[in-house]
Amino acid sequence: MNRKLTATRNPQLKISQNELRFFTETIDVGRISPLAFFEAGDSSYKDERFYWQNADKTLTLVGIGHATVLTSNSVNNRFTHISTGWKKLCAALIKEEKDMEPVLFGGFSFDPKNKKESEWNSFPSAHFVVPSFQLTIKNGRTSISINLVTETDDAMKEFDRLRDERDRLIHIAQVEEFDVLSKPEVIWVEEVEKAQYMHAVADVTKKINNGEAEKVVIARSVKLNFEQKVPAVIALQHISNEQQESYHFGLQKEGQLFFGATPERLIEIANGRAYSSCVAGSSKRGKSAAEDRELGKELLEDHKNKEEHQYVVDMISQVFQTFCSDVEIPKVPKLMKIRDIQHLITPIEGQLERGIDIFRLIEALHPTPALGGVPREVSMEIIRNEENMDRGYYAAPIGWTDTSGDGEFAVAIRSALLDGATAYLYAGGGIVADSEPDKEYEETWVKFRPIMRALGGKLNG
Ligand SMILES: C=C(O[C@H]1C=CC=C(C(=O)O)[C@@H]1O)C(=O)O
Repeated sequence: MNRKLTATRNPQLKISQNELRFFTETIDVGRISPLAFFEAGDSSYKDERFYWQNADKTLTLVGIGHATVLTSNSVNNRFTHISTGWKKLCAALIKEEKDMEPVLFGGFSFDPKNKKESEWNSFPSAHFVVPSFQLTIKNGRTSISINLVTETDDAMKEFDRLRDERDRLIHIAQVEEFDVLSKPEVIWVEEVEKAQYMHAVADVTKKINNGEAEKVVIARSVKLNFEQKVPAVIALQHISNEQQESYHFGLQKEGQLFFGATPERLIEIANGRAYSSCVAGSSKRGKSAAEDRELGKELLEDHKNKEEHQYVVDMISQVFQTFCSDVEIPKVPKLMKIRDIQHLITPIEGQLERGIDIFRLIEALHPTPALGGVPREVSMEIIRNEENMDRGYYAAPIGWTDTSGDGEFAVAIRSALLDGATAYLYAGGGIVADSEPDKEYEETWVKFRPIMRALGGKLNG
């Protein structure tokens, strides 16, 4: 153990006042597989782990154990609750320059006004954790931090215990065998409320044609039942291997794993600059390069898809004009090609005003019309009435922020809740005036494919 660290930190660990302190200590480790590290926590921290890898693979985070948990059950103030709790922790941080910034990782539910008795019962409207053990792979550096949030007079003993535990986890991750595990065996697929979904799409199209809304995103769920309980690491391994161009995330809570491979960034803050991506409008991939090019060209010119996309660009642009200067918005969308689907994408960026944190931006952005609709409140009410399900954390913000204020949240689509030997998959699509139920239904199958593939299900669409 680093001597300087022991000499300089232990006096702080021994402050004899009952005040909040947030200690962190980072060591560099050699190359270590992030999923092997995740798995090393399996026996002792099953329900207290998270996994994150950004789409361009420049950042991987794994969290094991809870230094502290911030949750909110509020309907109207959940973003402020989490932001305030995090600011209080940041003010108590004791850190040296060489230490990594500790992270707060978690997510929000899609719509706290639509909390229903469902598979999401144990997920509050906001759930965030500071991990006890934080693996960070960034810019070629792999490090592991211990985080300790305490109010006890003498935290020295506890910190020494955490150091031993960290070394045990590293040892397991580096030494024990860790193979790619085979996919689970699906025994039964249930399309939850298919008739309700088809009816909802037709009804919403009618409502839009009657002028009640301009765009509404309608989603549905498919339930997979497996031969045996599916370990969390299997789901994460397979999405990581198979959905290279997406964000990968996993959040465990009370025996369940919410995980996914989403292509959609909601917001990133890096060094005071903010970045978002408008992703809406979809077409399948072609069977050959020529067909794929043709489908892409059609998508770029298709009126319905361009309209669906523009609602998202208008709304995100407005938020950026409110909170940023020097806003850059390309005039026309590009194609985003991922394994199963191609989307229209317009990246937006700007210089963030001082004093605006990532939670303020998430509150302003969520839900964008890529997941909610236009106008926002009207479409949310339509979703509540038409979908007959609780979306839980599907289609909602998931991600991290750190003690410097940087952070990134993705939109948790292409996702599922894994609960023992059952998985609930979710997918939806933007409904506008000329949408057709059969085509929308087909499109949801395409959007189920990443998770279906990872979990060994049959690929439709
Ligand atoms: C609602 C989903 O996708 C959204 C994101 C991109 C494209 C979409 C679309 O073309 O409809 C959806 O707005 C989903 O994947 O479940």
